[in-house]
Amino acid sequence: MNENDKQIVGEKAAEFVKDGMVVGLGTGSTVLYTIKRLGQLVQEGLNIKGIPTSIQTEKLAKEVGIQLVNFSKIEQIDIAIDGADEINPNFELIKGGGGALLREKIIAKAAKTFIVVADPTKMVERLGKFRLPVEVIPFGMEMTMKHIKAIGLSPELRLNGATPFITDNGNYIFDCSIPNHIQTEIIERELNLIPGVVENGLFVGMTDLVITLDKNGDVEILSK
Ligand SMILES: O=C[C@H](O)[C@H](O)[C@H](O)COP(=O)(O)O
Repeated sequence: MNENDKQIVGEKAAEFVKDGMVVGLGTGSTVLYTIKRLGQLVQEGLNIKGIPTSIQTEKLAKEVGIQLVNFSKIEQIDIAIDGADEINPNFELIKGGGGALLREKIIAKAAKTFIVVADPTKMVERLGKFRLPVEVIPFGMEMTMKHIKAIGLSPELRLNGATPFITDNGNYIFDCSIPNHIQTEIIERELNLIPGVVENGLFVGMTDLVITLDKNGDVEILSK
């Protein structure tokens, strides 16, 4: 993981944002560079409205001068840009390392174009080395954990020191190892059928473009 790589791919994504767009602003250390670059472009006259995927991103967007818009007041998001924890060759993602997966998924789904910015370490042949984050309601979480185990995953409650990590939505995260004999879309669907599961960090069939670096360190824009 190289900070410079993150900066290159993050800043590149800002070139896809055009005047007048409503922009979904992702969360994490890579898209941070997109947001900072967009802030510079706004100072130079770019007119955009942002919708943040987390409280952390909301704070950053305000700091760099991006105007935010209330999600309930807009019809559609033109473009959403976000990072990922893993990306496979089918453009399926694991997200949620920072715990922002729920709002990120709502915003990615609402976006006409969803762009992922990722340094090359995120590109994998098979998803699952990074454990899949699953957001769960605190009530009855022991029972929810049992149901998740029953579909073949191994969940562990994410901690923040000695207490559970709490998402922006007031929920907990289970980080789950996933068996590689079950297809991602089946895991995604089955998880979300369990009462108590709010959402999971598998993003299947959502990504339009991936901005990364090739072996020579040059920007590579991958599309399906
Ligand atoms: O909850 C966090 C998000 O899903 C991030 O997009 C993901 O964890 C990647 O973050 P980073 O760019 O810091 O690796």
